[in-house]
Amino acid sequence: MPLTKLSVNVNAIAQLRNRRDLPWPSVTGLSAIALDAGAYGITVHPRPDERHIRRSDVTKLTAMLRADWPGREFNIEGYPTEEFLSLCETARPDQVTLVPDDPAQATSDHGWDTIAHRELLSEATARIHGFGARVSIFVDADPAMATGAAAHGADRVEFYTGPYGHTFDAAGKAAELDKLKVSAEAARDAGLAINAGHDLTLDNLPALKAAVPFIAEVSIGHALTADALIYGMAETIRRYRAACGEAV
Ligand SMILES: CC(=O)[C@@H](O)[C@H](O)COP(=O)(O)O
Ligand SMILES: NCC(=O)COP(=O)(O)O
Repeated sequence: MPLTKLSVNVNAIAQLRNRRDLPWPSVTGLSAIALDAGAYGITVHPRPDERHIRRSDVTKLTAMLRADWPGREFNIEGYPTEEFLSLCETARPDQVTLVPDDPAQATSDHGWDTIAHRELLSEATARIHGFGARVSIFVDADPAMATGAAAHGADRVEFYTGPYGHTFDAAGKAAELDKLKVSAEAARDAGLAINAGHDLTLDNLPALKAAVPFIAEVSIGHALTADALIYGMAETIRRYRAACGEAV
């Protein structure tokens, strides 16, 4: 079965740290434990109010990944404002994921309309490619939105898995999985690689992986951080890698 790589979103760790403006829990320290335990990469989703990830976290993570973890992936997610794009231009991550957030949103809750926002997404994609990063576009499980991303020159789509994660009855879950499977197949046929994320958990990841075995990468933060409080970060990473289908 193809490998699905795990990227650890450290937003929730930063949010806990920011409660007291003290240096703990350490975003770089816990990222290092996650990488040491075999996580493929680190994801951050800085928001304009810096309520969790700060610009200084991006700088420190960039330096740490370059110095200590060459070959691992840094993924920065966000809305393509000038401020966001220049932050990415300075950090030069491996991947930039474009997300259609409103700054007032509590969290991401939908993907792009890749047809209506063709100009914005094409321009942002070209600029990001110009500094050497891969581009992933956050989309709902809708084949038209997924294939629309290919027209902008994107390399990947990240499927918004919130509706799957928030559905707990078996019939509803099967319906959400079917949408993800059909959309992922359409994206793959359009030449895109597939990422997925939002409210993925140890419980719901195996069925997603079974339905869409060719997912290249999942980015997981909220549930993974909650699990790390119970199991510790290193053991949590081992469990998520196993749920991704890795032999650990
Ligand atoms: C795009 C996505 O689903 C995640 O990046 C998620 O939005 C994390 O953001 P928060 O940590 O602000 O909820
Ligand atoms: N791109 C999704 C992500 O990074 C993590 O989302 P969540 O697990 O915090 O919901």
